[in-house]
Amino acid sequence: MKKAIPVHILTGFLGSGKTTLLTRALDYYKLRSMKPAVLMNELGEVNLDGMLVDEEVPMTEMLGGCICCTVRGDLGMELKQLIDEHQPDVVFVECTGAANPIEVLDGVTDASLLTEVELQSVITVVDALQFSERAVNAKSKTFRLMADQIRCATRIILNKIDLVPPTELTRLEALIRELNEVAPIIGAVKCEIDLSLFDQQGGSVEARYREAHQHSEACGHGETCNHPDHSHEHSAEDAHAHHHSHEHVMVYTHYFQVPIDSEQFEALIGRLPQEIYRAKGILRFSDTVNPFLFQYAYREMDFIKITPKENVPSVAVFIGEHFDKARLVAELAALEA
Ligand SMILES: Nc1nc2c(ncn2[C@@H]2O[C@H](COP(=O)(O)OP(=O)(O)OP(=O)(O)O)[C@@H](O)[C@H]2O)c(=O)[nH]1
Repeated sequence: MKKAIPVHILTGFLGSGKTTLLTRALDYYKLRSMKPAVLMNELGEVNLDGMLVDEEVPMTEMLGGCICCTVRGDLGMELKQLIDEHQPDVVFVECTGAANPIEVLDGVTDASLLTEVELQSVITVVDALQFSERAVNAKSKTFRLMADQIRCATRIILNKIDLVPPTELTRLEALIRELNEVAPIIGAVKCEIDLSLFDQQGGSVEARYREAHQHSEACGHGETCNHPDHSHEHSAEDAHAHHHSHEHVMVYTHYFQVPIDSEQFEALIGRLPQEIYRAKGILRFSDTVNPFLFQYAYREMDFIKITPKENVPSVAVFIGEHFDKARLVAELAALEA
């Protein structure tokens, strides 16, 4: 009998470190002469995280929407196609940071009806600082989404612990434990962890799924929930009910028409309003030779010089909640003037 291909779902809120973990995991498998493949979902119209993945790794991109709703229906087919085409040894599904993993779990389950896959683990990357700050308002949509992501996990990586005092870690672990009693919690900086965990069975995915589904705002406390029996047959109406866990997240993708000045761009990023907490892009500057991959997460900025093999657009994606899009567009346009 053909062996089922292990699938790992990587989830976690925006900017928590999923791609950082993914690139480490891919290196780990390649060093062992195994063939990983990736299904990557991005909210923006371009796959910027994909630029960080070795181009030899087979990758399917699902762009311009969140895997858990707009593109969920396609997930099973995309996964099947990726496996049929490349015969990988292991597959990683990286969700958008806004995805409710319950829906993604459903998508992978759909795939298991079409092809031999086994969901081996759901790994939730938690940004220690953001989790700590968002926990102050446990009723906020963002915190509830983070909580859903934690409930679903068979393993939890408490990442970015360099940004919180050690005393805070004990409190955060206790908070996570309230949401998920069983998943091991691994503290990390830049997702530096023992990667052999990917080879181990990550605990019962089904048990986490049931638990998370019961607590999900869509099913448990959902103001608009109308699930009759917690079955996973989604009617059009309850499919809508699932959307509200992340509909507050806004995305704007800006394509630059001309190279821009690097200092002016940095200054613009420096004065972004708090409501824009995540941004990334590929940028051509008028004052540098190479293009740069740019990352911004919660006031931390990073520029990596890149040498793309093919022609890539000059583009930036901005993600946040209730921000003034018109103002951002005007500021970006001013850079191009
Ligand atoms: N200080 C600090 N920064 C980190 C750590 N891990 C990752 N980062 C940075 O955080 C930013 C976001 O990391 P990613 O791995 O792209 O996060 P992501 O979860 O894939 O982001 P989305 O796909 O947008 O949801 C990058 O600039 C990383 O270099 C960490 O442990 N500490």
